[in-house]
Amino acid sequence: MVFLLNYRWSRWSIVDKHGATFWTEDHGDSQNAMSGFDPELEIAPKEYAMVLPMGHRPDDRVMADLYRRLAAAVGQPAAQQPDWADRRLLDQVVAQLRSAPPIAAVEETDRLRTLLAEVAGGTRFLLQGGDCAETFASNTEQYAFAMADTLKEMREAVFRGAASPVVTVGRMAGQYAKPRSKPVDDSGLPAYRGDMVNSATPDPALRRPDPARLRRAYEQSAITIGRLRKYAAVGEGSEGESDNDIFTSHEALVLDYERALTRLDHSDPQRPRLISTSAHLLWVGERTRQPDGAHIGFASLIANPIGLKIGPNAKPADVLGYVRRLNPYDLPGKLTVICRMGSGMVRSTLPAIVDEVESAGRQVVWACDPMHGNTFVSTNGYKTRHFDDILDEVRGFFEVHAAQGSHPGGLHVEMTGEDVAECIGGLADIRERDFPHGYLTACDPRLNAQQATELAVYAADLLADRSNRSLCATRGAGVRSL
Ligand SMILES: O=C[C@H](O)[C@H](O)COP(=O)(O)O
Ligand SMILES: C=C(OP(=O)(O)O)C(=O)O
Repeated sequence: MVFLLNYRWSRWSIVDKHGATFWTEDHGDSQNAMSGFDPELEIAPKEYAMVLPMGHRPDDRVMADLYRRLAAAVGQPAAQQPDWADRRLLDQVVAQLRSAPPIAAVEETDRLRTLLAEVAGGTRFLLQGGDCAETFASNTEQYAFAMADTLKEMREAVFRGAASPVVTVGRMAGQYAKPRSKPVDDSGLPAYRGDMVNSATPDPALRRPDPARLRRAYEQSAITIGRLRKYAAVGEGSEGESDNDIFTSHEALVLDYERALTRLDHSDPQRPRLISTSAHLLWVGERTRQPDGAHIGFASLIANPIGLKIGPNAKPADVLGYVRRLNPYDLPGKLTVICRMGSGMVRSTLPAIVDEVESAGRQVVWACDPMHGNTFVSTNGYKTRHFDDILDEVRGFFEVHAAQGSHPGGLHVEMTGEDVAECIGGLADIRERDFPHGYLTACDPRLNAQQATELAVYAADLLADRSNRSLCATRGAGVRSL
């Protein structure tokens, strides 16, 4: 077996089974380097190029197995993929992304999993939030810092209100692709699928999926994570030096992009592993979690913390199946199950799911997404959500976990640091009449900065209440539900 490896972003190395290494200057044409090789030897296709530190000799069989499994996973049927018109350009862009520097550093990704393990263990709370769909146009430092400030206010609300440390994860630095319910919009144009794929502008040419946007999404994400690192470096918080850290996450939707940014991490030569460098945490959405589909297959192979969205139709046994598949070794912090049932369904659908997973002794982070099950169209034609429904779903989520004795681990919300009017209600009393001037989202309605903070205060009260009650319970009061 011969492996084709990518070294330092610009050179290929080819290592044969005897450990001989050949180099080429031109990473676009690996044939140059192969003249000294035994033609009988199998050459791993170029598309499996991975990053290896110089001098490390991988175990052939383990590497080959990882490559094979990655290819097999993404080769499964994949829902919600763009129909790229220009395949040649796609190949070019993907080749560039394969040798691009990581957006999320492996050490940061591992650190996030450690923090999420504390969430799974009940000693930390997860706040995951950001845009429904990031856009290239709104990607300014001011915008990123406003989001970071709001996430920080939420974090401090939880810390103050419930004395709970928080791990903060932005839907940021990569949330550029959207699954859609219908392939066409109301005007008959191909649906907008996020800036990574096409343009929100209602123009047939601009709605055509354009592979060059993959590269732009990568570049914009790299810029955003730089801003988040800058924010963390200058900000001060109440919980210690890492207070302002914001990890990144997005839906692992467009597999051409995700696969290209997946690398082999061989820092522990005994345990090489595939890891996504597109974000610290990737989640699989409600529309793409087909058990035999490419997204679940891909997510089951990478070492990153994974999120899994589940809606009201998810069956308890199926959820346990996902848990086993996505976290086979039951590593705490590896899997976050993000429940988006809707306020009317959370109390009836979630208990059996939580029971199934907890009874099996599996460790997951339970998070509540109170947005996606509560969407409706306002009388003046905007997709919206009512803040009262959002609060009610969060309350229902806490009630279910109180009854089950499990930890309500966190919140996952679509939000912005701006003063928009997209969701109805809250203390500012946003109404439908505010939409014509305040509705700015590229896709789904977000909480504005004030609503997001109100929600965090509300959740902190529920968390504090729960902690007080469980304290009573351990003292013999026996209180288990809210
Ligand atoms: O944010 C999530 C989805 O992309 C969104 O809810 C789908 O919206 P649609 O039903 O308008 O396609
Ligand atoms: C599409 C999303 O959610 P879901 O998969 O839960 O519908 C989302 O969070 O952007």
